[in-house]
Amino acid sequence: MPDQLEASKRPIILVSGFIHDVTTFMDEHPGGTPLLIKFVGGDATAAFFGDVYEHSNAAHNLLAMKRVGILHGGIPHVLDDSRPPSQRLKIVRYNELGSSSAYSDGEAGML
Ligand code: HEM
Repeated sequence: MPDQLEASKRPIILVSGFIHDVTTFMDEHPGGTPLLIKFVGGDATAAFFGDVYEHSNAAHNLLAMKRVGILHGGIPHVLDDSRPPSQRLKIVRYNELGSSSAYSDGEAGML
């Protein structure tokens, strides 16, 4: 379904417009699991780029390997207060992108 609330099913985190699945990384993050959980379903761009911790090149490479999608529209549903943070990113498959509105309302497409 196009409006599947993916973040409620698996831990996905947005960084720099890319959606990352951190399922296999939750228990391995050197910065701890709680910091990751805090950003599941949300945008961790600033945190990842120095707001919380300035990650190494190795961490950037690791992050890139976890990409599962891109965010259309560039912003998550941050203004939709009715959604819990863990459900603010929506993922749709390319073949489900029927209308142009999918590109402007923060929905995402699978890579
Ligand atoms: C989601 C993808 C993330 C990946 C792949 C990742 C990866 C890593 C890696 C490899 C390190 C080891 C140090 C380094 O190489 O830079 C690290 C450390 C750290 N990360 Fe992340 N990180 C992620 C997200 C985050 C987020 C969202 C936060 C903060 C909200 C965060 C906070 C930290 C902190 C504080 C450390 C330092 C731990 C210490 O040395 O005490 N990370 N991370």
